[in-house]
Amino acid sequence: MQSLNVTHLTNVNPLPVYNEALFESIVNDLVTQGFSVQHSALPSFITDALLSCQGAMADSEYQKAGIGRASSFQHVDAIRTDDISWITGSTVEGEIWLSWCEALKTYINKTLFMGLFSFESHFACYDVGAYYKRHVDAFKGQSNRALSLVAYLNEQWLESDGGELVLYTSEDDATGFIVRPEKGTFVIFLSEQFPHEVLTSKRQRHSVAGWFRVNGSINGQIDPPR
Ligand SMILES: O=C(O)CCC(=O)C(=O)O
Ligand SMILES: [Fe+2]
Repeated sequence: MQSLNVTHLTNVNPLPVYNEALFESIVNDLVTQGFSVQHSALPSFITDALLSCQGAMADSEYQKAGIGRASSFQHVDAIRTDDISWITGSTVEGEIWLSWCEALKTYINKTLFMGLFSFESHFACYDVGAYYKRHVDAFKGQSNRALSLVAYLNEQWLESDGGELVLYTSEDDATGFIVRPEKGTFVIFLSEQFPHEVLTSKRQRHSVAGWFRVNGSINGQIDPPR
């Protein structure tokens, strides 16, 4: 089979090459359970693009992650201790990722009428000992984040490496679904409905987290962060 030449994929939005069966499976899961865990399912050209982008990044391109948006932003080590770097699409690889997410957004809007308007995402690095305590990505009526997406980039992640995502199905759920952050695995869930946490990582852990947002334009300010 001819290999995919990434140069052909630049400046193409939405990306024409995507696996509709995968999008369909995500949508079916969202309809039936509000979340989708896809093991080893991220198309390899996306995983490779993200890995090459992440591998080329200097430590200085990461910043300490915080909680809250805009004026309420703060660093709280008791809650999360990962480092992040926002993906702007300024590299070919970043653009490939954003194009794939744009195609997924279009598919979800076409099938579920969610009115997703924009997408934002960042690389995250959890150093040894890092975690992100139980939280929701959006509080009802206070955020325009509608759908969360997390994709993992770690080869051969062992149970002893810790760092699992635990996705709880409700406020009362204390057990949750455990997801190992293995390369190619990704998770999508309704941002307001699923509390989740990242257990303490015992190995450096790389991922990309992203959010599909509905249009929160207000007072002539186009879709401000909230
Ligand atoms: O990396 C993960 O598994 C989840 C990260 C997360 O919950 C977040 O960044 O909001
Ligand atoms: Fe989260």
